[in-house]
Amino acid sequence: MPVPDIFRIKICGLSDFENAVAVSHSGADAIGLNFFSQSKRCVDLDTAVKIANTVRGEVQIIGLFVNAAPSEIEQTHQQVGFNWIQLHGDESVEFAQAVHQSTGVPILAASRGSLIRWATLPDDFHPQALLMDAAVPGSFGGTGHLSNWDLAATWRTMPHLKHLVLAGGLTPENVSEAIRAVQPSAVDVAGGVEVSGQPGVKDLTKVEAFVTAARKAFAELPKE
Ligand SMILES: O=C(O)c1ccccc1N[C@@H]1O[C@H](COP(=O)(O)O)[C@@H](O)[C@H]1O
Repeated sequence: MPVPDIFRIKICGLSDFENAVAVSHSGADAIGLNFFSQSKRCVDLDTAVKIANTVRGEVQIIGLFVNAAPSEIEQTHQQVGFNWIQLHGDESVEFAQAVHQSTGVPILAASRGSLIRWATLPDDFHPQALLMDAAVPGSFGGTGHLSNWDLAATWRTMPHLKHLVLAGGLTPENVSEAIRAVQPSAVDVAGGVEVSGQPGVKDLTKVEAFVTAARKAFAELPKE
């Protein structure tokens, strides 16, 4: 199976239409729409459709789900249209494979500090990208805590790894150092670029600073 192109810079958890459109014009490559109802960044379906229909083609659109039913993911994809589906709960490899087969959309499989599920992959399926997030007991993600960069750097040597996305507590201030340390394919941020006290709404100054810093750090990485 060919390795799909991946975004470099993803801004996740947009729930306000005007703000999402502005973020999509900030230089980021991808936006994340969060459908986990318990998240403070959960977007309603009508807003998600409106955002996607407005910015499609300008940025990649990633749908984030946590332990959702396959039918919910498929129906949401039919209405919104995702470039990637991010599974950020306790989904199994078989579940990820089934979602990929039913939607045809590449899977971004999140892991919180452990590779156990994804290291024992069946030979016939590997998620198209792995995302490293922080391990915070009692939380699925979006915590603002740093992930384990040393571990993430070792993941890059994993057989079958197609893309590594680094997430967890990234900010405009630390994203350059994170990219140098881990050399991921992409970075993902939710809380680190938000308007204080308004989850789901991004501070455009912070977004632009994040994009500028990340873009420069990626450009300075040694070529493989
Ligand atoms: O953002 C959320 O609320 C969220 C909830 C449940 C699972 C994942 C979530 N977001 C993802 O978490 C990481 C890190 O976020 P942060 O930068 O530390 O705030 C990122 O991949 C988001 O896509």
